[in-house]
Amino acid sequence: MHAQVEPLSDEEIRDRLAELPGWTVDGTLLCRRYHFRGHLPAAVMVMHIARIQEELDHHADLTLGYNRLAVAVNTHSIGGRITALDFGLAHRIEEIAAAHGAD
Ligand SMILES: C[C@H](O)[C@H](O)[C@H]1CNC2=NC(N)=NC(=O)C2=N1
Repeated sequence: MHAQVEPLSDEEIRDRLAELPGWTVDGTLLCRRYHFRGHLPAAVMVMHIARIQEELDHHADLTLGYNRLAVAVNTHSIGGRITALDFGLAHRIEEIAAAHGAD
């Protein structure tokens, strides 16, 4: 279980988004869509993200489509708000994206 985390303010979210090109806020979710040259690379990236999520004990909704993957995350434990945990996961996903050919 994580220590209690606080929701980020709108200003904090805006500042942190500036450091994460491609990511947006849709309602209460921090989101990004990735595109791939094939379906299997997208599926492999899902597995890699799953491993990171288990390491962090923080889990996004991952929607695998045809050559695309949508990531959407917020923090359930405080009622579905965006926190530093969500940005932490987003940065970890960004670190691996290029190696999967995601753009
Ligand atoms: C017990 C465990 O720490 C919690 O259930 C974790 C698991 N993964 C999680 N993922 C997300 N996105 N939000 C959470 O609050 C959350 N809580």
